[in-house]
Amino acid sequence: MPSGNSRNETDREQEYLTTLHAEADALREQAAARLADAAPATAPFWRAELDRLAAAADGLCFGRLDLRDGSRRYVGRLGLFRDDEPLLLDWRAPAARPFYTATLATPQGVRRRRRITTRGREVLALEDELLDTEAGDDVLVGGAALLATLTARRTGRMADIVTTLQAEQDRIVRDDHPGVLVVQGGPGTGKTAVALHRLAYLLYVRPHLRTRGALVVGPNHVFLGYIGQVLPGLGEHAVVTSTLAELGPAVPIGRTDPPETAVAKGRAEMAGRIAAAVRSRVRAPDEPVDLLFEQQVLRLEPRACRAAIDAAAATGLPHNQARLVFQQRLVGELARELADGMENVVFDETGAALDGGSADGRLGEADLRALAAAGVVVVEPGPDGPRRILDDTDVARLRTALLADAGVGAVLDEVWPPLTAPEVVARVLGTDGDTWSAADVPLLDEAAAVLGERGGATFGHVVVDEAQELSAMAWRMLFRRCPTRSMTVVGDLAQTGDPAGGGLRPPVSSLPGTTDSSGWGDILRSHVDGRWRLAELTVNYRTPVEVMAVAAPLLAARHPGLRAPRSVRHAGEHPWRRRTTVGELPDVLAGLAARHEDGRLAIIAPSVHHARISAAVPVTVPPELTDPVVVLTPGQAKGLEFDVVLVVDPAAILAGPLGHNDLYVALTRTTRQLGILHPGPPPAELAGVRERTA
Ligand SMILES: Nc1ncnc2c1ncn2[C@@H]1O[C@H](COP(=O)(O)OP(=O)(O)OP(=O)(O)O)[C@@H](O)[C@H]1O
Repeated sequence: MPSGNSRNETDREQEYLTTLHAEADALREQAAARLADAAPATAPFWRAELDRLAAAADGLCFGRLDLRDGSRRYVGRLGLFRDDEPLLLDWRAPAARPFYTATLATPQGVRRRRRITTRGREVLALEDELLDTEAGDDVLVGGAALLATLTARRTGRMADIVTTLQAEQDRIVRDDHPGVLVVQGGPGTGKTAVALHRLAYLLYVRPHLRTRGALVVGPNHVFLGYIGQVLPGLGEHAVVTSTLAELGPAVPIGRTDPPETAVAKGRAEMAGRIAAAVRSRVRAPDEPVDLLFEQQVLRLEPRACRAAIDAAAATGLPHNQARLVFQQRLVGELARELADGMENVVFDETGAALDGGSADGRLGEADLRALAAAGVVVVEPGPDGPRRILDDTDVARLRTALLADAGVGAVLDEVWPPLTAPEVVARVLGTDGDTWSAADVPLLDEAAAVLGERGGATFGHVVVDEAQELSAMAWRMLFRRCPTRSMTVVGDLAQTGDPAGGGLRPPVSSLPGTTDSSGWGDILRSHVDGRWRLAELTVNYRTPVEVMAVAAPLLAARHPGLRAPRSVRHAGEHPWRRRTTVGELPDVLAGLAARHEDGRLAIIAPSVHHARISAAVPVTVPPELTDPVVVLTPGQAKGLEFDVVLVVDPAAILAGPLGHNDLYVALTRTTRQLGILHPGPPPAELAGVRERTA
């Protein structure tokens, strides 16, 4: 039903929308025809174009701006033109910006903002906001589209928010900061949504990013699946998504570290230890070493060895590449020694070399006397020294032969061994290197970088979600994937669940020129120095007022410097708690899950309860978010949201290494209803929640 507008208005918008779709259809047909005839090199372009047009088919146009000068702009998911006249503006175009940012106080030339709700090719509703106080009789409607989105049932997949992006979010989306932009904000403030829209925006305004590549890093596959539709929905199909572990060297992860081990492995000092471990494997011998090469003995002097090591180290190349420099240098030295030895050999008058039989083939005094006695005429060296018997090509061949010689190679490898990342890390950790943990991946990546092993792909822009979970070593790995240091980093230090992550650091105040009391400066300084900026989001679009009233005190207790985000709406329902025994828990949950019929329900419980809960409540493992019911740990629930959340055994959650943060995360996952089931008495933090007995 059209709201607040006459039937005629809706008909007019319907007509316009039909025109836009006809235009988009024509483009689609054109692209399909070009694809059919395309050479292999251009086919991907036309395929991408078809994907872009398909993504815009639903919600093609969602807004209109009427300007004070009498002109009109339509805003939608892509730009459409006829004879160079814009029919529809891409939401990312500068001219579309007032759709998100114009207000009564700063109307930016806008008289009316109209939101157009559509389904497929049909106009369903119009919602007008007048930003011109002198304008007369139209109806002022604000926020209905936003509220409708926020209260809609969850689907298990995040959707884009392009039609209802708010001004504080739009500022971040269009922020052109070239370095690292950190988006800090409490739960539900739209950090993830905003970061993804910013990436879509950057791909639009900096097309070269498409060739350099864009990457979104998330904590796990469930999360990546949850956000996976957003960018394709915005017409961006070429963005890579990955967990952190997948960015590093491919090793099977077969072990979980205890928290204190993970913390130790995540510290920046590990980089120094890895570099030192590699350096310590390069060692000149203390004594000369004799090498047997083609029946000749060559002497490797410690001094020559040290000179070759210094020359190789001075190149600044990674270990395995610098090793080749070392070998070339030393073998060059040995080849010269061999050649010199040969130049000192004397010749008889027929030109034959005379071998004195000594180790280096030279003739001693006694040899010469014996030869003279035997009547052999020895040709003396000329004024230019001994006659050269080896030219440059021969010496080069000699070097190659020396390098290929197993015996010579073994001695050189003693001095500067070739190394692999796993052996370096195993040595640093004092393990056998048979199995690896997730915390080992950044260490392996670090070692691979020091050694010069081929690194993973690099990207022109990287979005890092749940960035508070990253250790210092993980950050180092990530920055290696982003040489331009152009990143959108989103997170909330109060939600840190990994003890190796950023949330444990005491917040520091601040770099000159920034207002960082957030703690992010501490995390980023060593990577980007001053090239980062903090942006904050303050409005909670997910969690209703009633639920934040329960969650906010947890934040205040642990993070007094952080303010809980302000919820935009009431749910009209109060959170409740219910006491059970551990034994009853699965049946109680099964009963609640069976009665649940509207939207998505998440049971968030510490992992110790999962087996028994999953036996009573049928769920998919690993969790499938589009299922009506899922069972998750607080860590797995991070970044996700559900219509109804049941938090199980909060005391056990609180007992974890960062238990307060985990409970805060668990409590803030709901868009509507929150229930808490506690075996035994409730933790003091939740004692004030209304108790339900059945
Ligand atoms: N402007 C908006 N219009 C419509 N929905 C919005 C808007 N901003 C945020 N939302 C919705 O609010 C919810 C929370 O957003 P999002 O997951 O991005 O928040 P977050 O800050 O990353 O949360 P958390 O820190 O808890 O992971 C999502 O459903 C998102 O679509």
